[in-house]
Amino acid sequence: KIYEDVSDLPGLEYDFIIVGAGAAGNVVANRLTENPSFSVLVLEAGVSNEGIIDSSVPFLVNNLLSGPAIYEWNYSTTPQVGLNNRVIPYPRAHILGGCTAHNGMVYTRGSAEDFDRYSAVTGDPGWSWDNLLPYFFKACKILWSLFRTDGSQNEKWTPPADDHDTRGEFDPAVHSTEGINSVSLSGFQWPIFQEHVIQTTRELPEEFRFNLDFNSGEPLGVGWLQSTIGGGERSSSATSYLAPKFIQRENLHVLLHAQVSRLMDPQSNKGVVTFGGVQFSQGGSLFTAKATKETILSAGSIGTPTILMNSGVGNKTALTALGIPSVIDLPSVGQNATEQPGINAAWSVNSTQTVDEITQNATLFAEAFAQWNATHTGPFVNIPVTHIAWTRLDADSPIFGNVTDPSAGPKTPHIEIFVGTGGFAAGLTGNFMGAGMTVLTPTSRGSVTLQSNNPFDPPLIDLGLLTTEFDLFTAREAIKKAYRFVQAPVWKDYIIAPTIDLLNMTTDALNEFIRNTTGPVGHLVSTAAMSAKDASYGVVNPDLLVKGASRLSIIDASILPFVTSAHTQAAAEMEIAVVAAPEKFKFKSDTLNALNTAARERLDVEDDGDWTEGKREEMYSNPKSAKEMQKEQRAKRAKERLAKRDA
Ligand SMILES: Cc1cc2nc3c(=O)[nH]c(=O)nc-3n(C[C@H](O)[C@H](O)[C@H](O)COP(=O)(O)OP(=O)(O)OC[C@H]3O[C@@H](n4cnc5c(N)ncnc54)[C@H](O)[C@@H]3O)c2cc1C
Repeated sequence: KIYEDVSDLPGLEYDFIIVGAGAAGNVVANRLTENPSFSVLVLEAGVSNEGIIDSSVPFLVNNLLSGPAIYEWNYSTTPQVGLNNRVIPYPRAHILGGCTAHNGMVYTRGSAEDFDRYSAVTGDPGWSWDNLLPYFFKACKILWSLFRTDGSQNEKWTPPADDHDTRGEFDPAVHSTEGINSVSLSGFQWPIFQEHVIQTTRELPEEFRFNLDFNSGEPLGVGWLQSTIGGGERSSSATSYLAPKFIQRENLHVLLHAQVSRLMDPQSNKGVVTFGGVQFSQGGSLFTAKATKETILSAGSIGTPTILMNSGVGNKTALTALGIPSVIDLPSVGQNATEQPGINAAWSVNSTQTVDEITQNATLFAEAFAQWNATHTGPFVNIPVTHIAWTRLDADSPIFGNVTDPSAGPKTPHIEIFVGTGGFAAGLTGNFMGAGMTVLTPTSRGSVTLQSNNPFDPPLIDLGLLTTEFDLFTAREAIKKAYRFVQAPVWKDYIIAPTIDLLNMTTDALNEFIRNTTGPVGHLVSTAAMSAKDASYGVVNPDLLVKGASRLSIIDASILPFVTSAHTQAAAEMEIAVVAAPEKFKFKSDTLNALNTAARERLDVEDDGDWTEGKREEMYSNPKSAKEMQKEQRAKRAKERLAKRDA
């Protein structure tokens, strides 16, 4: 049940308290409350997502981000040295669903190498792509279901709103149709533009080859956009993981307008600290809620380190200087902040088939909105992006003379270029195409620190954008690559001219353009980074427990030790919350283990016929052999699919 007023809650003592109802927090709440014997309280500072039309309608996404509002934390950064000292707004959603309620809905997992690197730096094989992979894949229904009771797989691959034939636009083998969070291909088409993009992959296959599905673990190439949209509407972590069938669980309570300020009552026993609960404010009063099993911080990459530092968990010297007594000296809290810089470019085009026709014409805009309202179809079911190109710096690029390649490996992109019709040339009239370029593997680092010992003061957010030569170089290369994309012969009669000629600028002028126009893309990670259990740095261990504490976990984007070479919602929701959390909690409770046994029993009935009794038994008792069998099974299915296709 969702509560707006603390006085309506039946009590303030729960088994689990989750701080933050965002991408990760809601998944964990959903997972934990599958077990009816667990009571869970989610404390969310923001407002309800109900009836926020700018959140539901994909096309209107920018409305939510365009200025101070009750739906935002209204953060600004510190002066950004790499951005000519600009102070820039930094959107973070103050809504049930967290940033999944206002983000761009672009659905990307990252490269297999990204996850293998997590595994390497933490020394925990559980974080490798191969070990996470089964949780993504439809073929692993049985293995997946071992860890849950109600088919609560994450991804629900959904037909697009226009129900068009999607063959050749994605690889079904790497998606699941049985999860909770809807993912779909675009439900409204811009055929002329889309054909130009696909023709580019034929004309420039060396640099921009076609990639059937960039969510396969090997993203390089150009693929069709996938989004967390279902039935033409945003699928946020609130609309999916707190959907009516879940939120009516008696053991799940979500309290809105509840801003957590700090962890309470630290007790130290043999050097390990346990906290008694959390303090939160609502309507100007302070309350304490108690977690008898575990407190889970899911307040995101800004909220989580802020709460930790206000609780005395962080750099002892810095906290003491602010008058906050140190409880656990963890200098990495708030450090290592990693954000990806984004730059836009646009070209005027010789086509009226662009979204500008709608955005620049009040009548057509109203019609498109009315169509969405009536049927959830039409141009408002998507953002204006149609494809994404994922590409690497050239191997012999001069930057590698003095900088070690920061990507996770040779199959991991350094640069993302998303392309679409219109939408990137704000303030101009006419028809346009646009490219949004992101440096996916930045080497710049920033920080989230406190400005005072008042836990309700906003933190100091330094994104550190473009403070290294590598990032500035890669930003320039991203622009050059976007221009090479539109130099494919197919664009000759389509493109009229760039809105600003970036290609013919001097390096100094281009650097100035980049520093003056670059902004953050919202993918902040690593402010409470995971490291190996015995590492002298980092904030959480690979099991996501805070170092030096017991019964305190962090499950959100802040724990990622590097940013994925992608947008980060999938990493926050799936890899962390669906994969790590069940593994973590599975072994913690006899009750949950009993539930898993019940799931196994039910599966015996639901078996899809692919498994012999003996094999299934072996799989249950031996996870390693389960993995081998899943591999076999996938190979068998892939073979069958190929045979079918050839036939
Ligand atoms: C503008 C923007 C666009 C983006 N676009 C995309 C995209 O297209 N695709 C993609 O994959 N990713 C995108 N992302 C990134 C993605 O949304 C985030 O990585 C993801 O939501 C992070 O999940 P989280 O659980 O760590 O935090 P969040 O989703 O931010 O959730 C944190 C929650 O905690 C709450 N909270 C914070 N502090 C407190 C407190 N003290 N007390 C109580 N509650 C608190 C917040 O209100 C929020 O609800 C975008 C992000 C932004 C900001």
